[in-house]
Amino acid sequence: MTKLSVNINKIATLRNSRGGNTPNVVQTSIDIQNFGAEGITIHPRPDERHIRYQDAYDLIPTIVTEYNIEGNPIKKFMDLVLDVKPTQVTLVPDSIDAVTSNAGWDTIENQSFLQEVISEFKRNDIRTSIFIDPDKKMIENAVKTGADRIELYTEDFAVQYAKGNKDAIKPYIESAQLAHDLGLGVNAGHDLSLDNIEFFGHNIPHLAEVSIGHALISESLYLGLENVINMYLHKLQK
Ligand SMILES: CC(=O)[C@@H](O)[C@H](O)COP(=O)(O)O
Ligand SMILES: NCC(=O)COP(=O)(O)O
Repeated sequence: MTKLSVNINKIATLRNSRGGNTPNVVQTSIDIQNFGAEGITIHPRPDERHIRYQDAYDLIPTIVTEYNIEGNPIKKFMDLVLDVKPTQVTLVPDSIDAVTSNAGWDTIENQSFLQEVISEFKRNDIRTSIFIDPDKKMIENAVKTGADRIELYTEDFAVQYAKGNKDAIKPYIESAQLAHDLGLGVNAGHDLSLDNIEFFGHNIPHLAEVSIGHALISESLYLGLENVINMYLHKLQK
């Protein structure tokens, strides 16, 4: 069974847009797990535009499932993760000003750097995953970094699938199988949604976990709107 880890960055985006504490990130994390999600993902960025470093600490006592922290392993991020000790750290090669993640690691060029940071996390009993494109060479070299898992970067699949190109799943199937054969666990994420998750999940072998945020929170707004509008109308009835 593939685990669903919900990325709550967008809850923090909404909170930060007004100051204050609505919606409450900690309470949302508790509720998301009560509703059945099997993990909470956060991706703090250096500018703290959504999840703040303090949120990573505040969430610790609320997470009874799996805690996944994603980000570029700059010193500030490494110190945070080593202090919080989540279930899993997912390393993502984000540039400092990236709007969102837009590439996987080059596991050849960054091999010794990744080996170094991964061994530090593993010494601290934190499972490690690296964000990666569905590319045979990158996966073969991912093994040499010592990572426990890869996270397949699924944006290209999502874009192509939306255009009707179902063949776009092929490199992901091959990559997942290769990673498994080489002893790596397989996660996936980025732009997965209610539209594409069934097809993706049914086709990808050995898929341990998906992390989903942007679409899932957007869909929750849409699917909740009718209910909430009716609740307001009810309360306004004289
Ligand atoms: C690695 C990945 O694909 C997600 O973590 C994504 O980058 C979420 O980050 P944002 O919420 O900042 O877009
Ligand atoms: N690792 C991917 C993630 O956490 C969420 O990505 P998205 O669903 O916000 O694109």
